Amino acid sequence: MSKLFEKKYFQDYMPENVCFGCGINNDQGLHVKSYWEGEESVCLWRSEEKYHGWSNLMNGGVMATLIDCHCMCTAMAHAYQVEGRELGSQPEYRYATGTLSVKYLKPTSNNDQVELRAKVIEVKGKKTVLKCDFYCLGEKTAEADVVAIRVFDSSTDTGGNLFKS
Ligand SMILES: CCCCCCCC(=O)SCCNC(=O)CCNC(=O)[C@H](O)C(C)(C)COP(=O)(O)OP(=O)(O)OC[C@H]1O[C@@H](n2cnc3c(N)ncnc32)[C@H](O)[C@@H]1OP(=O)(O)O
Repeated sequence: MSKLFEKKYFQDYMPENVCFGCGINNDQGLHVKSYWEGEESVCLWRSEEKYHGWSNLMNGGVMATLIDCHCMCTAMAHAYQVEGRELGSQPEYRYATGTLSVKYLKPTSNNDQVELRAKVIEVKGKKTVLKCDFYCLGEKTAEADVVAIRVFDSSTDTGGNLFKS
């Protein structure tokens, strides 16, 4: 694929990320990958049999983890974008989940690709409010309201931050 059309995944610019949902440094993780498509961030993901809830249906906790990580990484990417900075530039920001509210609308197939689409609704200080829609086979199967809080800023870090690594 030509460089021009290559997707820039947010998670590729998050060093030392061992998170179960989105860490590129977690071999056992879900490896959520997010990218911009206009004002929305998109995550395409394929499940595995071990993530069943009911047979052939995706486990709701796994869905929540996908939404959570996609939104935390979107909050980070959005902050860099607002400041006109490239992902991976300094200072480094990290976000943690303040609130995650998921409404499960329909059963989600565990055997087909899912698509998450998130949008930043509001930024106020350290807080970023997002909405995320979750699709499978062309249907919306869940929607979520999410609050991300900036918990690490390398420009003000004085050490001892629990969210550093
Ligand atoms: C790099 C890898 C990325 C991985 C992503 C993985 C996602 C995760 O799993 S993160 C783990 C789960 N989350 C946590 O452990 C967070 C635990 N909670 C905390 O540490 C704190 O309560 C924390 C950071 C959320 C808030 O810290 P605190 O110092 O209280 O924030 P504070 O400065 O008072 O509040 C800032 C704003 O956020 C709001 N806020 C605070 N806590 C919350 C919350 N839980 N939900 C919603 N809003 C909140 C406040 O009301 C305030 O808003 P406003 O400015 O409008 O008044």
